[in-house]
Amino acid sequence: MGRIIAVANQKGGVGKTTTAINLSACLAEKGKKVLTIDIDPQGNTSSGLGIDKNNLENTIYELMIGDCTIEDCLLNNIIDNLSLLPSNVNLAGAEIELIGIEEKEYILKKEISKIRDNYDYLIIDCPPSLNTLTVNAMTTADTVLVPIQCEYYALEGLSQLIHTINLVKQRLNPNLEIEGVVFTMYDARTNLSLQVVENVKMNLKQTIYKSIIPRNVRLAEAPSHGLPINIYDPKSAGAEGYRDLADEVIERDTINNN
Ligand SMILES: Nc1ncnc2c1ncn2[C@@H]1O[C@H](COP(=O)(O)OP(=O)(O)OP(=O)(O)O)[C@@H](O)[C@H]1O
Ligand SMILES: [Mg+2]
Repeated sequence: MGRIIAVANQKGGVGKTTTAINLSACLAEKGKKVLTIDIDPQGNTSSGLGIDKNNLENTIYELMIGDCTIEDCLLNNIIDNLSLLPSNVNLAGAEIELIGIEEKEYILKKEISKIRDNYDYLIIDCPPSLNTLTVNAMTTADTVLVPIQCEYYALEGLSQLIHTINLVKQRLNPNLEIEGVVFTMYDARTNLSLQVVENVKMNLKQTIYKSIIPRNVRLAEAPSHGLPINIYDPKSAGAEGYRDLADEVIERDTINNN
């Protein structure tokens, strides 16, 4: 049964989408069957993977409001081993449309359970808020991976995120765990990045990934070419960072399963 990881942090611009795209692509490169799920109305994961998101007949929005089946909106093998459940701005309306719908927190979970066995990893990119969409992702997921940007306000809002994860665990998904924290946009030239890492390590009991994602301009460029970093610039520091992270995710799985 595929493992489902939600990439979440309600703080904007911390590297959720960059992590969802490139962790997915690096897992796929290592031969794992991956489904990337874009549950953010910004649709950045979809466009970052080269999808013309505004010309899709069916997206995760149509799926969630019951207008299409999961097969209708799945984009299979857009890259070797990597499939996508795309999103676009239509999803912004879902929050309102789902009001009053029974078990609205479980809509994604019910759909994903139909196809979960077809993949090794399912990676969900969450929007920068703690709304119904993020709750759907957390209800579906086994674990939450929290990207933390190496900047001064890194810890701000983190306790709220952990509180939300705990609430979902208590009320909706008793199996939910925090996968861990991954540092993004690390700049080895500044003391600040190092301080942030030390500070988070001191203040957070959660698992922290050894792989640290460097600040790397190639990571910022890749989405405009619709490519993940391991294809756009396979030898870049960013590609190395996400390959290491993929290795660590796989390694932890192996340990946990034994
Ligand atoms: N390691 C990195 N090095 C350089 N630029 C990066 C890196 N990670 C992300 N970026 C850039 O920083 C910006 C924010 O990253 P990203 O879109 O992944 O964050 P996000 O958390 O998904 O944002 P949002 O909250 O809006 O969904 C983007 O322009 C991205 O290209
Ligand atoms: Mg994003």
